[in-house]
Amino acid sequence: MNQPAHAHAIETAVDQPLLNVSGLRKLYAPGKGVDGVDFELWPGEVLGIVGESGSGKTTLLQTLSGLLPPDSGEIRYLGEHGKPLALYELSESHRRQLLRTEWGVVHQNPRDGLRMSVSAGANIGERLMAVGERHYGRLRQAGENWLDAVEIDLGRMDDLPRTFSGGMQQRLQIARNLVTRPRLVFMDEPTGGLDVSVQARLLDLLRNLVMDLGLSVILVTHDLAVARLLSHRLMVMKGGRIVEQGLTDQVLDDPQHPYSQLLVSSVLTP
Ligand SMILES: Nc1ncnc2c1ncn2[C@@H]1O[C@H](COP(=O)(O)OP(=O)(O)OP(=O)(O)O)[C@@H](O)[C@H]1O
Repeated sequence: MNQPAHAHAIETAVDQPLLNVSGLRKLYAPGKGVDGVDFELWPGEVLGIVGESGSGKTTLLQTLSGLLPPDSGEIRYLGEHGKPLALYELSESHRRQLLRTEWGVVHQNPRDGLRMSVSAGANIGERLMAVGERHYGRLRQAGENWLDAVEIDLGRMDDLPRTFSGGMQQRLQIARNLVTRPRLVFMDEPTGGLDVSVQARLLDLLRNLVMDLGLSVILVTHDLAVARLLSHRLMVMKGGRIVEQGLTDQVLDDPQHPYSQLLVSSVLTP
């Protein structure tokens, strides 16, 4: 598969994909889960996964992020030191460590990704501490920088996230994830559950961060507008299988598979 023609991707490009997925299967029942999934994710690429409810998007994301062992198939992740790692041949503690350090996960519900009992600044600092930073001044400074980057007033640094609006909580969750500059970020409906105007602002912020940092992202969404704005490439899922994949504009403007055609037209036709 070709690397995307994207400036940041080219800057960080290496000659190997960051993720290489082959023959992935995790079925709860026939057609329920994930089956026969093959794809690659290149550094600096945002790959959107779209499909109706129940098509297997969350199952795929959980399997890819090391949380749900597949029935069969392989996921190879190109580790920090340029060594491909077979994800499910690693120990569970090693996979958990990847989640704390090289990877980030942005959950739909910020409560799943934040620690609600510690301050906003500590939510950001904690992630940095997990990768070895201990210097209080630098932790505090990173907290300030990241609150600023996600447009949260610095005066809220010592406040608990539960005093924040849903949009602010989501922006804080993004800051907590990105502060360690993860090599791979998983996002599950990052703008879901928010008001339309809050969604638009968050989407704009996410798009800028993704571009500025040249992030590699796997993005699950049922919202094709979100997929169009953020993803370079799209995979369309139905009944656990990928029925179409390609460049985002190609898939959305000229879908080939009847199901993709239906998905696109059901959004375009009120
Ligand atoms: N733990 C489980 N046990 C049994 N069946 C499950 C389990 N988790 C998911 N499923 C089934 O697998 C299928 C895929 O679910 P999944 O949550 O991956 O879909 P999805 O595309 O993410 O849907 P949504 O957009 O609603 O979150 C569904 O039919 C679901 O009912």
